[in-house]
Amino acid sequence: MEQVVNIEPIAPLDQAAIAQAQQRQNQLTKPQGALGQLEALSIQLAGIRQQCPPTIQKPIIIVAAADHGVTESGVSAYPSSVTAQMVANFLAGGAAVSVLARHAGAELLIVDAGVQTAISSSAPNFRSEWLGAGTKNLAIEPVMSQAQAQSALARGIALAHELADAGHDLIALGEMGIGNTTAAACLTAIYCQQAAATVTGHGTGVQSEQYQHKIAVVAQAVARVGENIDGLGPLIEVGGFEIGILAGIIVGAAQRRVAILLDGFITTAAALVAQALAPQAIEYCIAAHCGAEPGHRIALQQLGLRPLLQLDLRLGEGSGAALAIPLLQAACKILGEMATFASAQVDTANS
Ligand SMILES: O=C(O)c1ccc[n+]([C@@H]2O[C@H](COP(=O)([O-])O)[C@@H](O)[C@H]2O)c1
Ligand SMILES: Cc1cc2nc[nH]c2cc1C
Repeated sequence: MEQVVNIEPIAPLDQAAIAQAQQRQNQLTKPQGALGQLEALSIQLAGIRQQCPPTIQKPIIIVAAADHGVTESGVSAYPSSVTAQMVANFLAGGAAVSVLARHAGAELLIVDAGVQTAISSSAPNFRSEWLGAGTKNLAIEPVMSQAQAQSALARGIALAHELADAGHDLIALGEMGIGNTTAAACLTAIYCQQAAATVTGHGTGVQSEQYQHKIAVVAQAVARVGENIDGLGPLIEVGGFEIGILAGIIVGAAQRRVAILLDGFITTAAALVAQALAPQAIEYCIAAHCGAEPGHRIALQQLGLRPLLQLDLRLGEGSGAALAIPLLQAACKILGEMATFASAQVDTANS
């Protein structure tokens, strides 16, 4: 597959800021390493933002929504009409992520990447990046054209650049799309070379025979894709419009040194797509949590990311990412505000 989207280079994390953050962590009034993952997180954020101590002052959560043709194969516990209905709920402020975004003090932007009937809204936090009336059925055929996949990626990159230019220092990712755990399972099976049964979960709640059927659909799609795993191949074959836009946002944010906070299984699958296109983008990613879908843990391993939270979430929407925003801010504040052994006159470790 010819590589079509022009991907600007991504700089490595800033080593000077990382060294400074590491050194400061070691001087803070605590036994070395005692703040666990928060220490590594603050150091990563320093490297991302080229700043020691780093700050997260203008976080934004993006929820990309789209429909999936595979729902006609009976792989979800809910009808695809719920995708558009939940977008209305996000815009009205009543969804879980709406509450959690307010709790975290984060902006919330809802993006229509390809809901069956295009969303029409003049809400300031709504944005249409509509790529089509849902994807085709991945059980049968490639779900989108190459042009749609390129457009998804390019729109995501452009959106991330725009948000970086507007001063956002953290982009948290969320999604909404009935059927998208099937797409995410296919992508995870492909990129992580795992059996369908290993990476396919219950999604919104499919059980017993319907769950076995979902596994068979994933296995069939992965077999159909075969070796077409370069570049945009997997996205074209099984991806979703929202997954393509999310992959683009990851690449675009990394290009602008904006931290990326992944949410659940689907946003993590989008990171697998981004990794295949621009591996360095993953250095800019933080995994908010590891949820209940079995493929989520496997995709995180492939990305080399250690999740911050383990709450058995399986909602999506960016809910887990929203919950982790205050943790990121806490990690930054610890680095910036804690006293050092010298400043607080506390004795250091016995040598
Ligand atoms: O983020 C997750 O890990 C996650 C796990 C299970 C379900 N979801 C959400 O549920 C929807 C997809 O589930 P399904 O069963 O329709 O494939 C979609 O809107 C996701 O946001 C999300
Ligand atoms: C109600 C509902 C809310 C959701 N939020 C994300 N995925 C969802 C799926 C359903 C079914």
